[in-house]
Amino acid sequence: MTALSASPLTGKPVALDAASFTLDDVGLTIGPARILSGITKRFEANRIYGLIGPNGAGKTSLVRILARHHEPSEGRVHYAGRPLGEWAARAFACSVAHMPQQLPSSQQLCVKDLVALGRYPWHGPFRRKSSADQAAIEEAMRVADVADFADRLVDTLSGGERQRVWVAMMVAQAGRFLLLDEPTAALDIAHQAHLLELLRGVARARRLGIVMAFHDINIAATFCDEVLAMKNGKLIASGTPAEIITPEILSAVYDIDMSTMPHPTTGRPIGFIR
Ligand SMILES: Nc1ncnc2c1ncn2[C@@H]1O[C@H](COP(=O)(O)OP(=O)(O)OP(=O)(O)O)[C@@H](O)[C@H]1O
Repeated sequence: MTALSASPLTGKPVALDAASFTLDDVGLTIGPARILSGITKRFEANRIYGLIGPNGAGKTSLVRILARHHEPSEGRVHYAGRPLGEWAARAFACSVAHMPQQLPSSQQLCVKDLVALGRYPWHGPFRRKSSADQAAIEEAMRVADVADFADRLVDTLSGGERQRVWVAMMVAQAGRFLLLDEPTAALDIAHQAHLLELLRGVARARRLGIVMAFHDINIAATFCDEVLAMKNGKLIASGTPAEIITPEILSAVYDIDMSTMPHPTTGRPIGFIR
């Protein structure tokens, strides 16, 4: 059975699983720099994808293309069947949420006000927040466990607390796809696990697609349904963690001898330097 939801803005029913990204031979050149080339890939709803690869591989650039912060120099990108460039900004923001690598300063906003910004694409500049908006904000703060500091200024929070507030904003946004660039970079190991469990729970409950960039291959292998290995702006391989976290692929991608073994409890592969 196909799950349906109301389309942002039109209100007409749309199939939730139709919210997928397709990239066809996508390239990105900025000035003299060839940053991405030949990327062909489909990102489906209800699936969690992890981008891995060394510094400069193109992970952030690919996430930024999906978030419409970069326009591809070549190839085509569609979201939910429409060319990315044809989406109205507000409709796109109702459907796709992006958390950048460097979280911008939240100026003088308190936590609940930043989370409330997630509802902005839904009510727009001319309508006040409805009770449904308010309920979504409160639910998002509860899910991301930030309600206890709802009145604190965001810029006074620790890096990890701030990341959770951004996740709450994305949850309040209630889109179909989440794009996150190194969401666990500022977190200790327990908070990494907590944040990724939180994202996985939200993704499964709402049938969301998630694309995340990671430096930690083992985190990617643990939390993602599919891992994409990038190098020099190209997609080298993609598949299940077991297919990608192999000595051959990791050694080729990171240019260093690597081994793998199954995790003693989950059985998922772990990669390490030999
Ligand atoms: N605006 C830009 N102008 C010129 N070069 C750029 C620009 N943005 C990115 N690059 C270059 O493109 C390459 C890919 O960068 P990108 O940030 O996408 O890689 P990454 O895999 O996310 O790296 P990291 O793991 O270090 O964050 C890098 O060599 C980077 O210097």
